[in-house]
Amino acid sequence: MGEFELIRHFFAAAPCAQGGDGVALGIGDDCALLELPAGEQLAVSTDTLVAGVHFPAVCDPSLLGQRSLAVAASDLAAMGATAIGFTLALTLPEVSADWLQAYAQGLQRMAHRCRMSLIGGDTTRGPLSITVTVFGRVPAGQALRRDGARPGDLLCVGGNLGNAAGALPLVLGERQAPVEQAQALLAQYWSPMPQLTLGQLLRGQATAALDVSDGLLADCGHIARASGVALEVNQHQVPVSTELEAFLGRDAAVHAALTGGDDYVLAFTIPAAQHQALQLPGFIHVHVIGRVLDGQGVTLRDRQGRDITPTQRGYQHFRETP
Ligand SMILES: Nc1ncnc2c1ncn2[C@@H]1O[C@H](COP(=O)(O)OP(=O)(O)O)[C@@H](O)[C@H]1O
Ligand SMILES: Cc1ncc(C[n+]2csc(CCOP(=O)(O)OP(=O)(O)O)c2C)c(N)n1
Ligand SMILES: [Mg+2]
Repeated sequence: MGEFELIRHFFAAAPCAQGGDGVALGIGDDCALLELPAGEQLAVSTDTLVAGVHFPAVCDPSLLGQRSLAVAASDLAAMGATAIGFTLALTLPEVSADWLQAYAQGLQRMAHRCRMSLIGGDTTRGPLSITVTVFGRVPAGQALRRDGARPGDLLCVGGNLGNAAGALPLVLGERQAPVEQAQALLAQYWSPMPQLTLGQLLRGQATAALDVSDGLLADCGHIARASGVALEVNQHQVPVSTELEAFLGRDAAVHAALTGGDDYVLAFTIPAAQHQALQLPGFIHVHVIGRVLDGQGVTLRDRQGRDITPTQRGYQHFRETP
């Protein structure tokens, strides 16, 4: 099977590639064409997933399909954007119809859940890597940026943290866990659900937001720096699932939640009054985990208010010391 047959068969024919809201022209020409309603801005973000770095080289391709779109779409959620579509740049060592079929199925599942159209891409031969670029729309001036946090705001997260980091030894086949624990942790690693609804509800409410990918403390550092404020995180308020705590024990579970990354849960700052007035659907659980202060940097505090900030705060490519 050649490049063009592969594209046609596995991607252009997928239900998610048949167009949708905001897509004037999809797969097949030199560019896709997107349509934006008047008064809206285009939100764009790209993420690359590399075998052996972001996912194990040997894994279920349908799970990889889900994950590769989910982690990219999460950036749209973090901006409060509504998803429109995505491009897929796929580098494959070889063509396996079974692999591609399963990958495209997983991709389709996540595209359906996020209501996104596949609008184009690129297919090349080489070591397995996947780049997804996502496009969304947001009312002009209302995107949730990282630079608006103000002293006095509360710091919140949109759900439990640490499950995906806790799943890593299971994903790598280094450990086993009882089935209920394994299911909860693996679901968050393989199929994090981009918090698009939460992001949209936070427009005009949150003062800053991002999605936690590198680790809570590391990513809070991005808000602190961009906003020119200090962030204080109360360790005992950081939400961890019962499954993660049962699997790792309390201390390691909290450590995973603070620094593990791969969460794709929103972290945001919001004035207290706005937080109280938030009307959220039942499936979204927002937790207050700290506050914004004058100053700079991120401080982690224990129940007694002592500074227990760890030196390593999250994942970084090219870090010199592990
Ligand atoms: N090679 C690059 N060239 C230009 N901009 C980049 C490059 N790599 C990352 N960025 C930008 O740097 C910022 C931080 O990137 P990253 O930490 O990957 O964000 P995220 O966690 O939201 O994916 C983003 O605005 C991203 O677009
Ligand atoms: C097999 C495997 N090993 C390790 C990890 C952990 N990991 C790899 S990259 C990363 C951080 C997120 O990746 P990055 O490329 O920084 O994403 P972005 O912040 O751009 O969304 C983490 C936690 C993983 N996801 N899978
Ligand atoms: Mg990125």
